[in-house]
This record gives sequence, structure tokens and C-alpha cells, in this order.
Amino acid sequence: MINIVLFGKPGAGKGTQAEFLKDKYNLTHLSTGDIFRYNIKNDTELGQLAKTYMDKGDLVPDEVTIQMLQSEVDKNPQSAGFLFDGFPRTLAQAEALDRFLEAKGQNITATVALEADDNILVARLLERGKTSGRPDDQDEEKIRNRYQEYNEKTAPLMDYYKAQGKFHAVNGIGTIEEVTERLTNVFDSF
Ligand SMILES: Nc1ncnc2c1ncn2[C@@H]1O[C@H](COP(=O)(O)OP(=O)(O)O)[C@@H](O)[C@H]1O
Repeated sequence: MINIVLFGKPGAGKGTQAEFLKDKYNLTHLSTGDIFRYNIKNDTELGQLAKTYMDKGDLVPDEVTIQMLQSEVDKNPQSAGFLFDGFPRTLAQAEALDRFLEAKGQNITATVALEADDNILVARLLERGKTSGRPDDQDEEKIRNRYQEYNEKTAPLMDYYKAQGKFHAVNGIGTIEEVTERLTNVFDSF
């Protein structure tokens, strides 16, 4: 069983690459952003709560996100492994994930960060915002707020995983295929 965390700033290409990686390595792809958006679309209680944060580019509170993620993992007991995309995003989430997996006799195998320059990413998100319908992709101020959230709350997680010898970085700039190949090289080493 392998459990991988895919890191990367908003727009780094996590979702695009996860689509390929989950098939190649037979992993269950869990994207917290996608799950929240699904709940917003279906107007669930969780969706209504998450929306107030997401629309501003703020993180959804840890308690809500952790509980949701755990229930998604529990919905897939037959899974051969998970590809976590957009989770964990805070130290509290990372610690909760470790405890949760440990209770199941599992752990995080490795984390892989897709790295890219902020200015390139902002341009990508504004472009995506033209067609994605995502309110958080259409306004540069909200986008910048997501980067601030990332730098303050998510970036410190790299040290958390580095200290465990579980951190790998991949250059996220290039064609989709080039980035896929770099990721595949890293995944093949697990
Ligand atoms: N692990 C998480 N903790 C808190 N909020 C989250 C988490 N994952 C997603 N969200 C919320 O969903 C939004 C969109 O997430 P996501 O689709 O992963 O987009 P991106 O990485 O492009 O910003 C985030 O800005 C945040 O509000």
C-alpha cells in the first residue's frame, strides 16, 4: 500500500497530474478542493460552510477538512493506496493524517511537491478562471490570498516531511507530458 501526498501551490498542476498518476499507480485520488466543490454544487451543509471560506481564498477550518478527508478514506476500504491532493495543507492536518493512518497500521509513503514560480502560476489561474467558473480563480486579490495562505500554513509542512525523509521536489514548469515524466521517475522510486 502506498500513500502519497501531492503538494504544490494553487495552479501548480496537481489535479492534472493526479488524473494520470492515480491510473498508472492504481491509487484512489482524493482532492479536498474537488470534494468541497462537489458539496457546494450539491448545496450540502458542508458545501455551504466551505463556500464562505473558499470564495475568499481562505482555507476551510481544520476540524471540518480533517473530518471530511477521514470519511472519504473510510469510504474506500479496498483501496490499494491514496493520492492526497490538496491535503494536508496545515501542520494540524498533517499530524491528524499521520495519527489517522497509524491507527489503521499505515503511513505516508512519500510527499512530492510540484514547484513553480508564483508569477507563472497566477497567470495560469487567471486563464483557468475564464473557463472554470471558480470564483477563487477570477480575482487576482483572492489568488494572492491563496498564495499567502500557502506560504504561511502549507509551506512549513515541507520541513515536517523533510525531517521524516519523505519529501521530494519536482519542477512543475514544462509541458504536461514533461512534468508527468519527471513525476513518474520519482514515483517509480517508491
Ligand atoms: N486541506 C484543505 N484545508 C483547508 N481548505 C482547503 C483544503 N483543501 C482545499 N481547501 C479549500 O478549497 C480551495 C480550493 O482548493 P483546491 O481546489 O485544492 O485549489 P488550489 O490548490 O488550486 O487553490 C482552497 O483555497 C481552500 O479554501
